[in-house]
Amino acid sequence: MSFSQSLWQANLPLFQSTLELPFNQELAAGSLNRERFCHYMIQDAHYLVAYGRALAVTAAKSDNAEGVVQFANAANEAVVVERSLHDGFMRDYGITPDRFAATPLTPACHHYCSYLLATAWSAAYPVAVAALLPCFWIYAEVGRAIHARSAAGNPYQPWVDTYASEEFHAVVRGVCATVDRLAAEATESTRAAMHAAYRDAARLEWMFWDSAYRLADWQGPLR
Ligand SMILES: Cc1ncc(CO)c(N)n1
Repeated sequence: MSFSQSLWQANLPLFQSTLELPFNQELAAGSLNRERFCHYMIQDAHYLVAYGRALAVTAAKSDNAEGVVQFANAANEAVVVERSLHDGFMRDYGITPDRFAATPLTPACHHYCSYLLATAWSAAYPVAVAALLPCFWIYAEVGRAIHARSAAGNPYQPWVDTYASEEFHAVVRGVCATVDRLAAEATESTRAAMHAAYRDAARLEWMFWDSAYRLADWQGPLR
């Protein structure tokens, strides 16, 4: 089994649970309430900028030129997708740039962004890449699973299509190939750190959707 497959297999129950989250079930059925999707989208737009920064730092750490291109392109793409949320869903749902800018990161989003940025800045390149892999891979698989059973006329279809697309899946295969090469060249302790980083990020993906469904926010005096 490839190293990337071992990451996937080790976290399979968590992925199943991610697919079964009410947010994703209702996204597939097209019945997800608009307030929940808007909450998610605003947080995701914040997330995508932090993710883009983490990708750019990881690009700078790459041990070869291909990795610089691979992760710098992904950083660029994260910001392109962030902008398309503003020009697409946010405009359709009447979320102005001012409202977006005035909405702070929720605890789940703050946690995930902080984790990715801290790991990108402080961890060795193979571990930084492993922490970023769930962001690609889980979205690609959730996108495909939802695409396969998406309701006709689903208002969230453009979201589903982005992550189910062959272009996105090709990017995921490329990141898996990089992870496999890095794992093959790594020590056992680095491979263990890669497993831990992948799992941390996969757990934060679960939390991000769960938080959006619950419209979770800072409590009491922290608001
Ligand atoms: C939280 C999150 N993870 C991954 C992706 C995929 O880029 C996304 N848009 N949002």
